[in-house]
Amino acid sequence: MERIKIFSPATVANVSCGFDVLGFCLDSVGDEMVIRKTSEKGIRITKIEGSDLPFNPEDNVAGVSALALYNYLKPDCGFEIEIYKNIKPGSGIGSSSASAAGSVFGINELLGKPLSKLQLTKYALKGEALASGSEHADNLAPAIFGGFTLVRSVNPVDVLQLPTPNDLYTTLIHPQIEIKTSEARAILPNEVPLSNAITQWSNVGSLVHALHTNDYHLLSKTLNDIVVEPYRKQLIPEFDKLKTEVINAGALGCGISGSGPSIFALSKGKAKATEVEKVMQNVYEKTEIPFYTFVSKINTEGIKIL
Ligand SMILES: Nc1ncnc2c1ncn2[C@@H]1O[C@H](COP(=O)(O)OP(=O)(O)OP(=O)(O)O)[C@@H](O)[C@H]1O
Ligand SMILES: N[C@@H](CCO)C(=O)O
Repeated sequence: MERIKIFSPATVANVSCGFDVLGFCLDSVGDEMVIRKTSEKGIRITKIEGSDLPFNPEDNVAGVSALALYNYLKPDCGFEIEIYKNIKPGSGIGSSSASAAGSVFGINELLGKPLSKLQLTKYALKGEALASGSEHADNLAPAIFGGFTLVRSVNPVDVLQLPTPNDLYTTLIHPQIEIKTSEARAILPNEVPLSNAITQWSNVGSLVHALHTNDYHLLSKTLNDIVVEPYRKQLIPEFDKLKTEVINAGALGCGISGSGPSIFALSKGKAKATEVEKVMQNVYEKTEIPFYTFVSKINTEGIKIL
């Protein structure tokens, strides 16, 4: 194979209680990328549509992860990367991860798949670190593996794939303001009171159990974040109002998607997720802030070859 075209999905990181470890993959929004083998060695980004991102591979997360993989595999060819961005950078649904994961996935396919998904996550992390200033794989893992994932460790990289209940849908609202992950991380405290840590890890464990047992009632009790959300919600207009109304409308839970400003809700069934979308729209229509919303099934495949 000389050329590959892929869909690299948007993802929701943290899933409320699982800061830096939990994530899930969306199926209705994502970037497309085309990657070609070249006789000239090295990595080049030759086209970017939909965003004003840098072409220099060392300044673009797609290039940084591709270079990390390239320097490890030392193939006898080079690669050209085209990026068609549909996920706005800084929107909180894994824009940087889609690029970082997409480039390593595509190159690996063109080379006959020498590396496993776990190994690819390791090289994609190098790109993600450029965007956020830290190595966390909670957007990368669901983009690469699909479904719900838990990152047990980043050094060495270890990812667990969790089951996805059949009838689970997510609703997303993206208020069109930009929050850089690096800035949303800088406002977090370095220490967590023990009582909060206990509540948080009990929710993470219970959430994993709820996914394994298809227990929607338990899932709804676990979608809480008392460690990070209290700090970050101040950056997101109308967060408390929207969350209260979404929960009152019957969503299983609602929280900040990744580092925001997007807000996600999980619901049982598409009809409920669509009802929740209307509630989100009603809250934001009363503000001056432009926004868009969408409903998505959980994508259990991850990155797809087109
Ligand atoms: N290919 C790329 N795609 C997206 N962002 C990129 C890319 N290359 C470099 N960047 C930079 O990364 C930053 C965006 O990453 P950031 O992690 O802040 O947003 P995000 O990926 O949308 O958010 P989140 O990780 O919370 O879902 C911007 O500064 C952007 O310029
Ligand atoms: N876990 C990361 C996801 C955003 O990249 C954060 O919340 O900062």
